Amino acid sequence: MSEPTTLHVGGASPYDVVIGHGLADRLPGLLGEGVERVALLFAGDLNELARPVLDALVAEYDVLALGLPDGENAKTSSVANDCWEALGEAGFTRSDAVVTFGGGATTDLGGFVAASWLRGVKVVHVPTTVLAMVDAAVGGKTGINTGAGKNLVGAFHEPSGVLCDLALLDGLPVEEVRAGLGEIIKCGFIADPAILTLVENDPAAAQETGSAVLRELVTRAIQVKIDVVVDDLKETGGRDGHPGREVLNYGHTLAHAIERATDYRIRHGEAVAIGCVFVAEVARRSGLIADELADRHARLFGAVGLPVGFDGDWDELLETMKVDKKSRGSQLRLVVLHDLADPRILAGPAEDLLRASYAALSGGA
Ligand SMILES: NC(=O)c1ccc[n+]([C@@H]2O[C@H](COP(=O)([O-])OP(=O)(O)OC[C@H]3O[C@@H](n4cnc5c(N)ncnc54)[C@H](O)[C@@H]3O)[C@@H](O)[C@H]2O)c1
Ligand SMILES: O=C(O)C(=O)C[C@@H](O)[C@H](O)[C@H](O)COP(=O)(O)O
Ligand SMILES: [Zn+2]
Repeated sequence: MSEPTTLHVGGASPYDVVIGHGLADRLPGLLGEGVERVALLFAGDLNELARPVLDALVAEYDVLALGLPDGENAKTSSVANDCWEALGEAGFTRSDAVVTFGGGATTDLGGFVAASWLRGVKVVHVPTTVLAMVDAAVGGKTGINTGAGKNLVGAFHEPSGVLCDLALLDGLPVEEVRAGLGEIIKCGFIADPAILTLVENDPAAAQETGSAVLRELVTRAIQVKIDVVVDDLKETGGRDGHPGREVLNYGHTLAHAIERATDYRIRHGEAVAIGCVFVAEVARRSGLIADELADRHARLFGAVGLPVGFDGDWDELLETMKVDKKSRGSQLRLVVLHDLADPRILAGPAEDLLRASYAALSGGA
């Protein structure tokens, strides 16, 4: 097996993202000195898969293992409250730490618990999906959903380290691999076109968990995310017309509305694919990008089995889109491309433009 790759995330609280195979013994190194107790917050269904991580932790620390509900069901205030109660009963102090083990829903919830417990304790993420490795575990965004929408409560709380153990992906259903490719291809359009070429050249290998192609895609997408968050950790804005961290929200305004409208039955990465095709259509109709670049969106997401259309109720989706965190007052703001890897903010797009763009991908135009 090849050597692990370590990507460094700079900034005020620097940490490493390690990518490789069988990395559980690296956990104490990432947790650092002075930790006595560790809460392992894991996706409950992944009990067996979590065993090596649990064993590595038990060898060094007092461990409180807390199994969480599956997927998006973990991202609720009630699950966060259960975790706070358990940490309180166990007497967790500021020198203790959280380790998360699961997909992006688990790292989001676990990261939020770590951010809020005693106003912030250490957290190390062990992401177990492609999506969580390339996106959710890196960069410090944590959060839960509310009735009004996705990720509306949360905090920025950077991890002390991220372990991307590719061996954990062996049993990951292909639909989940594809969902991860939704965020990876997003990174290709906004910043690293080599990603797009890799997927175009071999879409089958991109979906194979053991392939060198997927490893390169994962590494490249993590690097895109690192480059963005190092410059604008708290999403306060970019420079020279670049949207800053908001760029990572490419396709997400519609995606989050679709997730809520379907009660989270559609995967996040699938919704992102649809959302990116939608904003590409907005950019095409605004005369910002050529047909070839707009069409490349549906072609690429489609090549790895991701959905590129949706036919839910537009008015309902638009209402939810308005609570997107990029909105300012009543004004929607979308990330759009002016060219490949040249993302900008489009503020206050006309509702007619949005409706027509949506109609195009829902088969209505
Ligand atoms: N914080 C961020 O920056 C950020 C970035 C992107 C996405 N997210 C969030 O991440 C979430 C989506 O993450 P996700 O796609 O990983 O979904 P998920 O966490 O819901 O996991 C998807 C499914 O895969 C299963 N699973 C996980 N690992 C497995 C494995 N190794 N083998 C077999 N099954 C496994 C899970 O049990 C679950 O059923 C969304 O809530 C999204 O909002 C956050
Ligand atoms: O890290 C970011 O910043 C992102 O926007 C990455 C997105 O892929 C991710 O889905 C994120 O959780 C969305 O954030 P939100 O602020 O729109 O809730
Ligand atoms: Zn996302």
